[in-house]
Amino acid sequence: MAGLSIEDIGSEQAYVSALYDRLDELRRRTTTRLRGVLRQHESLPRARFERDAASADCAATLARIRAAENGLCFGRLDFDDGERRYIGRLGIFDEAADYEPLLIDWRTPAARPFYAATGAVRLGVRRRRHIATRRRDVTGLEDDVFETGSRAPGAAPGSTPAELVGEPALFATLNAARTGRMSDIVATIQTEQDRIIRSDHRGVLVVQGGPGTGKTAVALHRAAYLLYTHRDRLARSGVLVVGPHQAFLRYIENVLPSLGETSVVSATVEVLYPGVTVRRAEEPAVAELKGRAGLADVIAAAVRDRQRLPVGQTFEIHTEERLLLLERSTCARARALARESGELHNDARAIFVRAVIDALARQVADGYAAETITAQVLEADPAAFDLLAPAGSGGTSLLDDDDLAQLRQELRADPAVQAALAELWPILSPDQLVAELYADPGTLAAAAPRLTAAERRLLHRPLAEDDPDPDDDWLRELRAATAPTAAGDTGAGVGAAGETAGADAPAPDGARPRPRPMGGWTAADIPLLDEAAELLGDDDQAARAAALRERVARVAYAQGVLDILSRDIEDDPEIMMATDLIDATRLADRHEDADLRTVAERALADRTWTFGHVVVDEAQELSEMAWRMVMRRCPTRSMTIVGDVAQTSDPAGTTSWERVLAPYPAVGAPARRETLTVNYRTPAEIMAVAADVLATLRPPQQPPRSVREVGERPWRLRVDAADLGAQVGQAVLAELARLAPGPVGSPTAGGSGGGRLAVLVPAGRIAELTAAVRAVVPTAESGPGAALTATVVVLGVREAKGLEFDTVLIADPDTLLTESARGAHDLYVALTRSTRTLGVLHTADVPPMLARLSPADAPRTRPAPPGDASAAAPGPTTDSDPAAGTAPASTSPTASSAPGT
Ligand SMILES: Nc1ncnc2c1ncn2[C@@H]1O[C@H](COP(=O)(O)OP(=O)(O)OP(=O)(O)O)[C@@H](O)[C@H]1O
Repeated sequence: MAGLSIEDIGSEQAYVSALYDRLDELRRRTTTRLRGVLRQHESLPRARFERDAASADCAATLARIRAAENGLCFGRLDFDDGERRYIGRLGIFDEAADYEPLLIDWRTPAARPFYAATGAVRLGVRRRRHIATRRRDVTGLEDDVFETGSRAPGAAPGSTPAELVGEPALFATLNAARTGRMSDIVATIQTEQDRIIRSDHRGVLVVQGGPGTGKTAVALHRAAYLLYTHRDRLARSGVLVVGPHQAFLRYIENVLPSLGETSVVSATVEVLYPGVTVRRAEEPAVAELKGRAGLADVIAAAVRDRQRLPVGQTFEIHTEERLLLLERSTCARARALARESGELHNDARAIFVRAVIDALARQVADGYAAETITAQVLEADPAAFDLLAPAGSGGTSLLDDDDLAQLRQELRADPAVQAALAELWPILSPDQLVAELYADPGTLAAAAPRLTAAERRLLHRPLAEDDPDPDDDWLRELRAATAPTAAGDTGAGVGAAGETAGADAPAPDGARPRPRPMGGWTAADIPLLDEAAELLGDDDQAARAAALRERVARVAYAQGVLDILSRDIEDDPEIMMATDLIDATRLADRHEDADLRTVAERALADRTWTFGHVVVDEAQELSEMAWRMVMRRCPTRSMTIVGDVAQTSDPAGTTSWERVLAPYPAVGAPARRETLTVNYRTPAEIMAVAADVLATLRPPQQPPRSVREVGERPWRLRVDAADLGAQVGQAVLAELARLAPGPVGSPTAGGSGGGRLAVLVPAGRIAELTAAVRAVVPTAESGPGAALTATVVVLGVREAKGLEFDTVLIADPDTLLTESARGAHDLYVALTRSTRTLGVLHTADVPPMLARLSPADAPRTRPAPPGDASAAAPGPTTDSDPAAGTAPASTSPTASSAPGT
């Protein structure tokens, strides 16, 4: 690093200030344009469309300008040939000088050397300058100066891994207290990360990396990069980010907006199936079973099983007028015809129904013919009665085409015929198919012959009875809104199900609450429901209900407008009122606008939406069935999959990327695999402990290399089992007192805004240990809905996945290890959530894999390197300190704050 003068800062300040002036000017111009666009009152659809597109464009530009306000310019490159480039969050050009770039967007190829230049590969760069700013003020400059043939600053001789780019800026970020929200890393992206972010690979890109290697950061920056590079394509189809749980999505929610990207859809797998809310957790063994790819065959078999034939040779249909006999062979022919059509179950039903109705109509027509002939013959010769054979098939000629059509119509509408058809080939919703499959052991046995009886018992679950599901509110609304009114019309005029389909669809007011298993759906059920939806075809009741709701609201609004217009003149019959000219329904229609929902809103409401690019984070957690669901959302296979097979908690998750991808042939480019090797989060002292846990996992994995030490030993404390809650509370208080924005042991310790503390506990003890922590910190948050910005949170390991905290306390590691088949993976995840401090409270002998932890009564910090005044100041890891995490005790002012000693 070259030392820099006040003059250097002054001249950079002038440049940066000029950039902000330009930014302000751009904001003013865009705001003025937006105002102008919004003032336009277009009546023609095309003009309206253009107006809406222009206003969306202005809004997006304003969002980008807003996002660029902090850290607008963060770098400068000086090239050998004298060229100078400033790098920042967006591009700014000098219009007066032939659009000369004043600031280069970090995503352009021209900005790449800022991240990619190393001592070995300089890319023509002579100097790379990192510009630190606070608000609009330049607060610091750091230069990497490359001489020809020079090594990158900070690289040890002979070391190949991880030449760090912009170390001071990087370490300032990594050492800062956490806020509970992830930030972008645009100013400090490292070379191995940059390669992945800008990869031009068009197929599936799998990024494997240990904890803290920046997989999430890289995946999100790659999304921003792709949106910038392929904006036209991706803005229309959208980019989907799949995360493991809602708290994680909240944790990352600021990153893309801070990069100026607002059109990305973030969702858990569950959310990708609209209309169903997960209401309970699944037993691990059941989750594992439901996650197996083989369940797709079970669902397919269950669908075929609902396309039935009469049990006997004939099926009797007792209508009010007559007895109809439906032959098994007729049904078999109709079923074959419907199946051969290749249509989905609900769509193919029309073919089945048509064939059966045709057969029944023929039968009735034959009956008419027989009756007519019989009547005529008997009239002429009553003695012939015994000689008459049943009427032949030629009798249909007695009915003309119109008669036959009428007859078919009558048969379709006949309740007895409808009931028979519903039994033979019912219209099915995914909920009904899956819930009834779980509920009926016979159906389950028929659909899942390859599962053992014990496995089928795991799947069995009775139907929920008399237990209203809030998800069915829309159904009740639909029923209410489509119920005939006093005036005899049908509500707001949206057709009820079945109005055109005749017998093919039951009317919604006949609909019962949607079937579901007792206790409701689990996350493991969602991919099965999605699979069923794929095979059944769209049941659009939810979409129609949403459209209906919108229309009812629009009509109500229009009615309100008319009421206001008419209010004062209501009693004067001479005056023509607005209501004489138009009614609320037509007024609402007139103002019906184009679909103004964002891509994200439309995509999340539509199960069949396909995205231009899909990012899957913590991808190791997805089951094989969940992968089928996600892959359907991205037929082009333009995907970034990031995860760590050593961190898999889910019993149905994966420990092999090859296995995940095997069922999905490449579309275009074959899948590519990248690896991230440097851990930016977990200090070397903690990673040494985590590596011991990692060594126990199968298959074996390489631990990532921590980029820094914090000079603080992770500790352990043995406590009485009965006293665990109280001891955890005490440890929280002691660690809170140490939590501070400054270096460990800084006098600013006190915990106010100085970072975040998480207590990670076995899933079965969350309630009990939350109560213990709340006894000392009443504001502690807990569970899946926990506000991550709270200073103290109590979480299970699953809920902490992907997150990080300044201080982590792990309570009861023994139970963590044994409560799940993947206990060691969970412990590994828990250990690697900390950015600085780690404490473990155990109730039995310390588990051997945690033996490296220091007893809590040993001093906390390591001795300062010779000549280093700041005893525990954090800094980069050096290869010369192999004993990280096990260094001998030293005296330290902070040692006394170790809890419970
Ligand atoms: N280049 C970088 N500059 C600054 N901070 C970085 C950089 N790369 C990663 N980080 C930070 O390191 C931390 C870990 O990153 P991230 O959460 O993306 O890792 P991960 O690999 O997804 O971890 P895990 O697998 O444990 O969930 C975050 O605070 C992130 O902001």
